[in-house]
Amino acid sequence: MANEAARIWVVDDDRAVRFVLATALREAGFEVDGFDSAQSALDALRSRPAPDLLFTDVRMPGDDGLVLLDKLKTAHPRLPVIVMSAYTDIASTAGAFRGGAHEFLSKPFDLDDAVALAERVLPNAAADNHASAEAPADGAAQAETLIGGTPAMRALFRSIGRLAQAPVSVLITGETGTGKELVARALHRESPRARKPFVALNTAAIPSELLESELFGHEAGAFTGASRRHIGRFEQADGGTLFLDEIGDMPLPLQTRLLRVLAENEFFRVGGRELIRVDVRVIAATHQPLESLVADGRFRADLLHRLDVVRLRLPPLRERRDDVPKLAEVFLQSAARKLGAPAKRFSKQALERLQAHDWPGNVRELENLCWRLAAMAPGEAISRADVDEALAARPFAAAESATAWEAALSAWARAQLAEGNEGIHADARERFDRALLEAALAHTGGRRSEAAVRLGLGRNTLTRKLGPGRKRR
Ligand SMILES: Nc1ncnc2c1ncn2[C@@H]1O[C@H](COP(=O)(O)OP(=O)(O)OP(=O)(O)O)[C@@H](O)[C@H]1O
Repeated sequence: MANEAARIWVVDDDRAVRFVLATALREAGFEVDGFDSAQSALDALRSRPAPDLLFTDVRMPGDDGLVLLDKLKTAHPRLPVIVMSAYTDIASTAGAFRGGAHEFLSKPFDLDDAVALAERVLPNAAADNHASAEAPADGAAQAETLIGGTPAMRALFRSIGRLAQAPVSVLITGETGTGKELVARALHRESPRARKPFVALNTAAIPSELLESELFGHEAGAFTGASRRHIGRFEQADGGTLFLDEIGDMPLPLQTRLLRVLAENEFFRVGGRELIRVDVRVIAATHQPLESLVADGRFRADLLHRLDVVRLRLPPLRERRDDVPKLAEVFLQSAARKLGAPAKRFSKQALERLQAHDWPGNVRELENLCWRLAAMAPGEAISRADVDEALAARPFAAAESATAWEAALSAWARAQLAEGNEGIHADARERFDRALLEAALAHTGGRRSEAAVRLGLGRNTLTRKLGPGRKRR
């Protein structure tokens, strides 16, 4: 039966949050409008019917989200409102929501969680045409599940179970794409801290001059461009877990500061005078041999000892080939479901071919390949030749990938224009630069000179482009 899509409004002054949330909700079949302030949403309410659900940020210039909530409760008492709030805001604002039928979404949030929440509030309300892709929330659960039946993975799961309960620091080592972040999330999820935030920071993806304020926050006016107070990842993760990915890329002076904070559990924000006390469990990860970085004088031995109370090594996929078929089948099904493509399955020969591959990009490479097969392979059964072809078409050399990102860019631009945003060229260019720079830095293990060469840019140009405001997650 064709039903009409439920309408959702997203109110947030942060254009990026508005965009990604609106896109995810639209993909789930909702009709979405974005507003950059409480006032613009209230203005719209005068000329348009109220939406079925409204997401709002708390901190915004002008009226904040709480004022908006207050006004909405008077004018539209039955309108459900989901308040998106940085974790650190929640304690101070919780009282305002008591008694209301409203929900919290603590920032930074997972898009799948946000969509699942909307679906809970508005069951059966997404438009039929989009909703046919079956239970999207299922995909979110799957992405969190660690798959593995080989002895190495079983041993790892046992360690996760044991370590999750102990508040010790854990160092996760393994090649790129082996699942280090997934393991860190599992350690958090199984721990007594599970209800508190899991906050991830990729040290290699953030320019070193911004890393300190990203970790510890800064006060307004702490440096040029710091117009507002910024709450760092340590504070965001209070009570929970902070995952520091690519820890080997952390500059030495910051290593010293991190060591002190780990010992004392307190710090000052950059430019701040208030001593901030936190209770954070740190899980670090690296694909580099930290011992040799210590020998080269690039990593502090005492920091290594503090982080490396327990070490978990994630084996590369080629050392656990028996896990390949199960992983491939799960990824293929989930990709088909998310793409809304018909279900497919692997032939026996296709699975054998996958098992024989060496997977330099590990599980991530396998996952990407399955997405490609779900989208491209012609038949319902995937043959060995399909796998050969997909393996030969390296993701970034393949013509279809080149056109895929152009199509995505075009969709993004249309969505921005539909939202009434102006000056989107600058925003798009920034995102384009960021994608290229991060890919190059990830490829070169954070080495800027090499990244500049690979991109065909001068080193100074690269440094300038890396300037303020580059964040990955
Ligand atoms: N055992 C597993 N079961 C299911 N999915 C997995 C598994 N291991 C990894 N993945 C998936 O593979 C992708 C890469 O995993 P993840 O980001 O955790 O790797 P990583 O080691 O942290 O990579 P990097 O070092 O590049 O940051 C993710 O999409 C993750 O969900």
